[in-house]
Amino acid sequence: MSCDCDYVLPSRKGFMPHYDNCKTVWQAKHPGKKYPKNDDGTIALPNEHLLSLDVDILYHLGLDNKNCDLKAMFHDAKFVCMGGTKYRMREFAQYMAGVLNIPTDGGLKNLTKRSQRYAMYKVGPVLAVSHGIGIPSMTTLLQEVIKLLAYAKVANPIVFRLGTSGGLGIPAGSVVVSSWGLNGNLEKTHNIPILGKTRKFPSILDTRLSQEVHSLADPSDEFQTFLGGTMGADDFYRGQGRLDGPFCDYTEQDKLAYLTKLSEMGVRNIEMEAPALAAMLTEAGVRGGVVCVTFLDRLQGDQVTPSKATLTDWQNRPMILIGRYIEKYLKK
Ligand SMILES: O=P(O)(O)O[C@@H]1C[C@H](O)[C@@H](CO)O1
Ligand SMILES: O=c1cc[nH]c(=O)[nH]1
Repeated sequence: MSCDCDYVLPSRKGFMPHYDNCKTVWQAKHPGKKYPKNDDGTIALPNEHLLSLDVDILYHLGLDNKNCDLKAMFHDAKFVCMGGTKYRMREFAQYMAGVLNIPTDGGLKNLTKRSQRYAMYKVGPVLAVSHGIGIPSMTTLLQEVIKLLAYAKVANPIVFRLGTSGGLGIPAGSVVVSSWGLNGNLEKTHNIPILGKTRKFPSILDTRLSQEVHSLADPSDEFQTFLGGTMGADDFYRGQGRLDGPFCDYTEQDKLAYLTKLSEMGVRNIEMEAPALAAMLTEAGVRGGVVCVTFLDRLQGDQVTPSKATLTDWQNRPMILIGRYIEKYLKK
């Protein structure tokens, strides 16, 4: 059987090739649990409570698995690309229509329009979905997307986040492809209180996928692309060590000591979703990556000062790399 991905095992420095996507690593991390993937690569949702539902309402997507033919609508999807704003994800859908030469004559339709919470567009095998700000908003959407992919029987989907971030010691406008996610306590886990107890889920990203995306950076690109760790904070201001929020009881030295420590650990950028996305996709047995542009160098300041036009232009940079990856993947 051929290997579909490589994961770095914490116990083993280097890569561990394995068959059947990430089954070996997944099972090592979830002893005694059923692997959430079928032999054909479709997602086998591990939650048995779902079996007792007559209809599963994907509330924030405005879809359900009884009144909507999710298989007819989404079975041919292969890539789910997510990012904070509806505007960006519409732009991305339009961009991918160009890359893949798919006509959008009737215009792009927001497939979640009944919910009004997020926006989702489909262009051939690409779903472009907005996820809002921060981990709770992103994971709410992601969990419904995982169920959608399972009900639509999508085989071996790949999920990307195309985001914005603050860089650490790299020029503003650079792109960072995340090799791992770190939470605000400097742990490579996504921590979430469940039934009154904080549980920790490992934030592992697909090493081969991030290396492949990084390798698609071209010397002629007008931006630099870095591979490195990404810290996903639970707050934009104090959670990212900023001095410009309404509250702050630490000094500039404290801030710089923290950011320098992050930088020395290999963190290249700070955003608000990566560790949770990495953990949730690992739990679902789905490959995923995070590619973010940086809007500023956090070692130089806190405020996002470039013009709206510049920021809008920079947001296209992760799209260029992901577009190259998808195009290359589909030509294989
Ligand atoms: O994808 P976006 O641009 O939303 O990513 C970052 C992280 C937060 O969601 C938000 C904070 O401004 O931007
Ligand atoms: O500094 C930044 C910039 C964008 N997004 C973040 O989360 N942090």
